[in-house]
Amino acid sequence: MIEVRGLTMRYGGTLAVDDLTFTVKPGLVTGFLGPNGAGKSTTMRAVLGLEIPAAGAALVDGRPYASLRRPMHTMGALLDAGAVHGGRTARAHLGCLARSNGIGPRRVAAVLDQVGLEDVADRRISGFSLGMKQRLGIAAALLGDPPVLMFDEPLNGLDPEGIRWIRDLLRSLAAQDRTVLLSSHLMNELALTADHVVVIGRGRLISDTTTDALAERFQRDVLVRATRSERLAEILRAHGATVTAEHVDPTTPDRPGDGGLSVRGLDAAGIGDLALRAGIALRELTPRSASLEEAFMELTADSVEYGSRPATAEVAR
Ligand SMILES: Nc1ncnc2c1ncn2[C@@H]1O[C@H](COP(=O)(O)OP(=O)(O)OP(=O)(O)O)[C@@H](O)[C@H]1O
Repeated sequence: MIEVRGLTMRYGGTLAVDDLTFTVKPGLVTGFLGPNGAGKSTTMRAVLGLEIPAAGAALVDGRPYASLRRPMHTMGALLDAGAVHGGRTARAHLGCLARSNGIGPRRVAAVLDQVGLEDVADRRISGFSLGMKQRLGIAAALLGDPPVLMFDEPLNGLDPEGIRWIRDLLRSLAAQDRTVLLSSHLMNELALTADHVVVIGRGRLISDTTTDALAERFQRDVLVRATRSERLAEILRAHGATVTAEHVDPTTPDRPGDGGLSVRGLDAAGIGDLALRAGIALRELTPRSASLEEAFMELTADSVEYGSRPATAEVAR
């Protein structure tokens, strides 16, 4: 488990993280989302004890990382895949880390195999692509077989196959009841991987919820244009839908205008069936939902505009 409690981090006059509180639980993949500069890396550095908080704390299994007796066996982390000695081979790099943490060469071979680098294990890291370096960084994080894993932007620079591979790996680690936290600024990619999402903006918590709940919150409506839209609106309302005119004619504000009807509470198929039964011809039937990327943009835009609002700021439409 990772616990961030009232964490506040400053760089000179910059408030990078502002009274941030969240918990990352085992058995789930938790996404840590925020636009560039939101404070994700700073929070992760605080979890690793690389920065001293101005206030609050970040704990791994209830303790500051720096006080862990066997840190590599408790939490594995990848912060910057590029920060490796390019002159070494992958095997030498992992071997060096392993030796200094009392881990044997068999484990090095096992993690090289797990991340798919066994064929290039004896090549110099300087010739590695970013994707290979990400895999190497993940191998290093896995060396101590830790129950807690934390990765900063592990999807960066990966091709679709690499992204799928990381996704499967993270899900399998969570299925083993490990705690898995990964940061990203790409909501759509995270949405396919994470069960839970912690969203921050300007160092503050914006949302801490399940990925499904976030998607549901941003579900929109179905746009309907029909020959007899007033009659259709009545029928849809009688079946429990909420119907509003998309563009209201100012001279007849109670009547649907040419813009069609915005319908919530019934799906496109249900609306189509009801219209057919009533003999009403449809000209358009378009389900509209915000993509998670749009949801994320809306969430974080809100934090930028109304930075002092509480975490539960109304963002749903
Ligand atoms: N070493 C530093 N010195 C000064 N300011 C810093 C330092 N590191 C980060 N910051 C500032 O702190 C804030 C948070 O940065 P941080 O890198 O944690 O954000 P992030 O969410 O990880 O962004 P990115 O997705 O771009 O990595 C930013 O305003 C950044 O400019």
